[in-house]
Amino acid sequence: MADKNDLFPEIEPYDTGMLKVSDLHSIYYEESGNKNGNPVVFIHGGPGGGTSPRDRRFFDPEAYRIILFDQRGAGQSLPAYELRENTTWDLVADIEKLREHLKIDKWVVFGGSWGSTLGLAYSETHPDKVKAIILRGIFTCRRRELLWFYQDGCSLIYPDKFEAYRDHIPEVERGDLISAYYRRLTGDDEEARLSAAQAWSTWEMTTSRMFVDEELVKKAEKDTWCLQFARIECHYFVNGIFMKTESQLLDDADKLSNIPVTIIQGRYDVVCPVETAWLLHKKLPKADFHIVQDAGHSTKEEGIQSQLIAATEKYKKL
Ligand SMILES: CNCC(=O)c1nnc(C(C)(C)C)o1
Repeated sequence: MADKNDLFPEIEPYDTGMLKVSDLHSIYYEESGNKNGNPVVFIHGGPGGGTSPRDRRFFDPEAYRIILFDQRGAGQSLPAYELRENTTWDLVADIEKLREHLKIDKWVVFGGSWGSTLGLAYSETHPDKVKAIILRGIFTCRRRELLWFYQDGCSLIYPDKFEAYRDHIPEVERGDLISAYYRRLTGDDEEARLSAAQAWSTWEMTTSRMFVDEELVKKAEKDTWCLQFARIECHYFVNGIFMKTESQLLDDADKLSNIPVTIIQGRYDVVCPVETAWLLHKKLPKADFHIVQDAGHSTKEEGIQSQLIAATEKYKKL
């Protein structure tokens, strides 16, 4: 086992593929670790953030059959940043298609930020397919959560960084920044789309760690990545992530009451503040709940990384 707070060594997939999930979309997936191990599905953030090789390293490769996939329009999935036929419930159905394609009966679900959102939506829809759930940086996309980060709240903690995000939008449109960005991210002007995507993504990448991580910020300058991240995030948010009510994921959390759950949350997570993790914990009192006192949002925070690995070690023999 790796030291408590060290990632497992770098590994390469033993299998990769593209799974056709609709007339329009094919999703990239990969398997690494132990072919006969305990299956775990890694659900990436954003939405639109895609997976990275580092994501394989939260899991003991001798114990786990590690499955990563890029959600519709994200990462290596095609077509890139496509918004048609792209809803939370399409992604939930895709996870089931992938499970069946890989001939897996039940698996551990692991997700952070939007990955916690989609992990909750999937597990609440298919609780019988879930062995255990590991969630980090809890995000249920209630209006209050979206307004905090994209309109007025986090701006009080990062007024210096918020300025560039806000000032990308003309003053007359600043009353609803998410909608203003959405108009630009889905408009016909390619330059306007890209510059809006860079401004949106830079705001999020700059605030994801307690100390600014220049590697994350550089990600926001990558054309395809920032278009995937910003367009898909904004598309989901303007549509209330396609929920019936804004508190649906918290309201339905009791469907998970018989599943082992670990909740890991940074005290100084300014992207997805602690309140939502606290509300989820109140709905799932049997869940292991860890507030990491010296961490922000990112899995790159040492305390978050350490708790995530402790959780995967805890569930590896299920
Ligand atoms: C509101 N979105 C937060 C989120 O899901 C997220 N933040 N960073 C990421 C990446 C690690 C995928 C860049 O995802």
